[in-house]
Amino acid sequence: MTGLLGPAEIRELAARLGVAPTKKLGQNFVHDPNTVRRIVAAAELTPADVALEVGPGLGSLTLGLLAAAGHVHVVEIDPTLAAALPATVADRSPEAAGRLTVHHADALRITGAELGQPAPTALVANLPYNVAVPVVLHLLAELPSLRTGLVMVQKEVADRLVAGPGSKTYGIPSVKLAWYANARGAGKVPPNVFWPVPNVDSGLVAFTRHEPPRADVPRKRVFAVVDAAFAQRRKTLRAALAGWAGGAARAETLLRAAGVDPGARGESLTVEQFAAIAASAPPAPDRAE
Ligand SMILES: C[S@@+](CC[C@H](N)C(=O)[O-])C[C@H]1O[C@@H](n2cnc3c(N)ncnc32)[C@H](O)[C@@H]1O
Repeated sequence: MTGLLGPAEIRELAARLGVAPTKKLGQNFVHDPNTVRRIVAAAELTPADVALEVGPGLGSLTLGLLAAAGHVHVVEIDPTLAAALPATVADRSPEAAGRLTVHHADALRITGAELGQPAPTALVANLPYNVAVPVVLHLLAELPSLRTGLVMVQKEVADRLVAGPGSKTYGIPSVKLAWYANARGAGKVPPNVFWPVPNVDSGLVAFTRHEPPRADVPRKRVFAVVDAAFAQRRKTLRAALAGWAGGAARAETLLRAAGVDPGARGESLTVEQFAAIAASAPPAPDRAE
């Protein structure tokens, strides 16, 4: 993997472009080639893969991805960074320039049609931390072609994404990601690999898509149950789902029909159990779908 950007190159590139990293856009750039190699290795890409990178920034990870995947799509919201990337790649990895597609867009809104062909198979990204979870969930919903992922997020968020039922960190992100994929932690990353240095540790999360646990219940209906159950985390499901079900008695009936203890809490339920609860209730116009 040649042409990767080190600390001097990152600063020089930023200075030349007049880029002052902003917190608002989660701009912490990786200036450590070993971390880029580690992320690319953990992503297990082959030349048959089409990588999707959200937030390429100055291009640190993009250059590593181009060395491993057949094609790379990047989605960058910052117009200066999006405009500068093709020249960086042409300069440092000229043979890869034709395998890169740059989209100046918001990853929270981009559609599969906008990304176009070739369809992405692997999400590999050092995500903007303030929108990391919604970006992952949006892309999994929007892009059925996405089979695998390796994302760097705030360590605390990584722990939540991979948590299982019964764990203190298990919550909405854990259940929703489990709807789409099997996720596992893939290691911790220290703050000093970034410029500017963030005040949190980072973590890597790897995931592999699976079939949804239930084909007969719409995802949105399951996610509405999950949101309601965790909105009042300390309450029993009977109480927490009262608003969703149209009363505590009705919630109790639906929970029993789903084979779930009404006295349990959301934090102990698997994604399959949330789906069973959603399946026990017919869609109602007054219920958020
Ligand atoms: C943590 S930096 C990662 C930069 C680069 N990949 C690296 O590792 O050095 C996050 C990047 O995401 C971009 N970004 C922030 N919000 C975004 C959004 N909603 N859609 C697309 N890109 C976004 C930022 O401008 C920034 O370039």
